[in-house]
Amino acid sequence: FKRKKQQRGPPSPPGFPIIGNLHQLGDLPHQSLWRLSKKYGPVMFLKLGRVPTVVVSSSETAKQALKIHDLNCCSRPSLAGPRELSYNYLDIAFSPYDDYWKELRKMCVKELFSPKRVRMIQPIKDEEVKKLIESVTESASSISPVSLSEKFLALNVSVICKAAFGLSFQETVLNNDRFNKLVREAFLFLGSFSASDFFPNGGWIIDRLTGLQGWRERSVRDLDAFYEQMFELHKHGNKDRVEDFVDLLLRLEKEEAVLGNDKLTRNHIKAILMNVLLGAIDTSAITMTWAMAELIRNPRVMKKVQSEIRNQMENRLVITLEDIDQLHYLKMVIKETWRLHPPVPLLVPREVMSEFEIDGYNIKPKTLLYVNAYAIGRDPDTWKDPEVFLPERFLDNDIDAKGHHFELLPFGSGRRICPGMYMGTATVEFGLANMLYQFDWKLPEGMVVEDIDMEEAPGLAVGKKKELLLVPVKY
Ligand code: HEM
Repeated sequence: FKRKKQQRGPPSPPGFPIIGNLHQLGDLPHQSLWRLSKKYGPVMFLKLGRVPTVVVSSSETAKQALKIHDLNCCSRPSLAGPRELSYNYLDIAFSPYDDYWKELRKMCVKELFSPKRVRMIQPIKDEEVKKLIESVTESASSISPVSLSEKFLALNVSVICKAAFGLSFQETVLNNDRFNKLVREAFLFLGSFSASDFFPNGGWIIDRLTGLQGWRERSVRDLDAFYEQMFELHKHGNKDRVEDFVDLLLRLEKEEAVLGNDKLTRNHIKAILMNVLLGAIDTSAITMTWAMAELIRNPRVMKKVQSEIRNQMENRLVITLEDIDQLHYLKMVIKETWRLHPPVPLLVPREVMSEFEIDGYNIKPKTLLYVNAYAIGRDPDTWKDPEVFLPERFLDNDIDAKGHHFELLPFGSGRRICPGMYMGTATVEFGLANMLYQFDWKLPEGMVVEDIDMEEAPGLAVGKKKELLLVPVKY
């Protein structure tokens, strides 16, 4: 009997011939899959066109996949969306699990994403946050609403671009709407379910007909032109300024650095820069926007988190990293935001490399594996009253967001965990702390809490669909 159970595949919702379960994904697959998991359980098998897919939706099954069997399933599928953007999977996020990825990741963790780098870019953050405060202060004096979604995105674009591309960036495309749109679009493609992934023999025709392929090509072309522009600006070295990411990568190229079997080329550098751009900007801005949306809906929590910050600061003006360390309630607010609104709700899909079991169900090589962090954050078996925004729930447990606790997985876990975790967390904490310290926030005239729309926009990173407009009042 035992042997028979071991060979059993996970439960599966009925699908159609050819398309399988594709029609059940909808615009917001994490939500559709969450609903399906309530009926079919925390390990579910789906057929997405031709592709066998397993979705795990509980902390226990996520632990089995990402911790116990991480090595069986830490590769990535060759999806069409990221193919061109990553110059044929030369980046960290979409590269298969191989020696190149291992060495690239090690190099980036050491050089680009290290706590030392996070401290190095703090002056950039100080300056950009100061500019943000000035611009919001202007809106406060004219009692006009600001689009927080837009402000947070602009803040992160400036910080990341200065850290990655240096100050020269400012004269070229900073504050340029086209650039913001480019980042947004590219993200949409990374998360898009394209027909060629699921119908290997002709899906590309559908992608051409729907216009997806044309869009994608344009987006790749524009980003490529942008990287080239950056290389041109960095041609003359960095004698008078701090080394940015492009300087560093170009230096490694010059030194003929080898990663796995690959010698570092311009295409490798572009793929790495794509990860930094797309990995860092949207995810942090999305978190900050969701946090402010939840805070305005929950005035008690808003007041409490502001009191914590204001008590810590007494009358000092500039928030330091040491101050942030003391803001325990703010950290709980951010965790609670990630529980309800994980910015990358299905993480980045994995591909199974060798057979293993979850809950006794057999998972075969080449299966696509999704972890539904959104469903896990709303699982009533783990979270009491999951729909309620209650940061205090983190008072009586030690659950953190760093991939050790499978109840809360905004950054994933295991070998593929987000390497930008410290950088992302620091950005979110610092930006929110400043906005909450300097200003009180009100809804625009005539609006009530119930009017706030919490609808989500589709993509690999899922943000708030409508912009968040709030009126600042200077503290
Ligand atoms: C709040 C901010 C952020 C969130 C919520 C977030 C979330 C994630 C998630 C869920 C993954 C997939 C993990 C998995 O497959 O298990 C990921 C991967 C990744 N993230 Fe982030 N991220 C954030 C910030 C950043 C930043 C600041 C950077 C870079 C500067 C970054 C770079 C990357 C890269 C390169 C990967 C691919 C890792 C791999 O496949 O080995 N992320 N991120």
